[in-house]
Amino acid sequence: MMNSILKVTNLVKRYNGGTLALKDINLEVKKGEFIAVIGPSGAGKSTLLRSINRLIEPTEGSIEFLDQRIEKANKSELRKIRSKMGMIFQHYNLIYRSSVLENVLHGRLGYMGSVAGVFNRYKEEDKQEAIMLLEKVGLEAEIYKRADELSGGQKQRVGVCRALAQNPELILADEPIASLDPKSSAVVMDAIYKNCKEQGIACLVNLHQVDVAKRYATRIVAVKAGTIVFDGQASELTEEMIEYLYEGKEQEMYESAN
Ligand SMILES: Nc1ncnc2c1ncn2[C@@H]1O[C@H](COP(=O)(O)OP(=O)(O)OP(=O)(O)O)[C@@H](O)[C@H]1O
Repeated sequence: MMNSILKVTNLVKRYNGGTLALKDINLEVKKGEFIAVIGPSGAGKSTLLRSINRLIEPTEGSIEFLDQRIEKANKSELRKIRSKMGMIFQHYNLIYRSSVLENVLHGRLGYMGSVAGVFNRYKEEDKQEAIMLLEKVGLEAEIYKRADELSGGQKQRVGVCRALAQNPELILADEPIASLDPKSSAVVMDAIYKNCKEQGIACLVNLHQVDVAKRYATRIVAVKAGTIVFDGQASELTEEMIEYLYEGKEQEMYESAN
């Protein structure tokens, strides 16, 4: 695993109803790589991302992360592993009655003892770090607001800061801009990209829009019907491949679906 932080081997996911969502996925991610995962609706992008941190239980295959086997981890091992893996969700998953700052500090929970965690006894340096992250994404005026007072784009910037507060090696972003207008989408993608690059964090980001994927990612992984059909440089992604990928679902390429 030279330089590699994540190695997914022969990953298969079969849902209880019988749907074979992932067929035989092999994927290696190097430190600091920014990878867009594209593909039509139902291709298996979310299933892939969520299998990596076991929000979804993989059916077969192995997932190595920083030399640990995720698929074999018990609860406490998994908690430790997840502390190094930030997640950004389409619907933000914030705690809406809590403040923006508290939401970001939740990213630190994986590093705290359970008693300190229950009573929200965050260290002063964690607070300063969280405030710095919020300032960096332009939310300095929102720090003490309740999360439900924010716009969608602002909520997602809080989601980005929460993931960064974890000090992760890898960020999994599952359609982070699918609910946002183009302007907010650009702000959120810039925030994810810039911080990942600066801190050497690898990122796997699911995106519907091919143009956005090409703009940010150097490496693109394209998924169709549970299989990786392309894995290469953005510049190598041909029009033919894009056409094949979205066959019959062409309208999805540009719209923010869902
Ligand atoms: N909880 C579930 N139970 C059963 N089948 C599921 C479940 N979640 C997803 N699937 C099925 O697995 C396949 C892959 O779904 P997945 O959500 O991973 O695709 P996706 O590429 O992320 O799609 P989208 O872009 O629409 O989010 C689809 O056929 C979907 O219907």
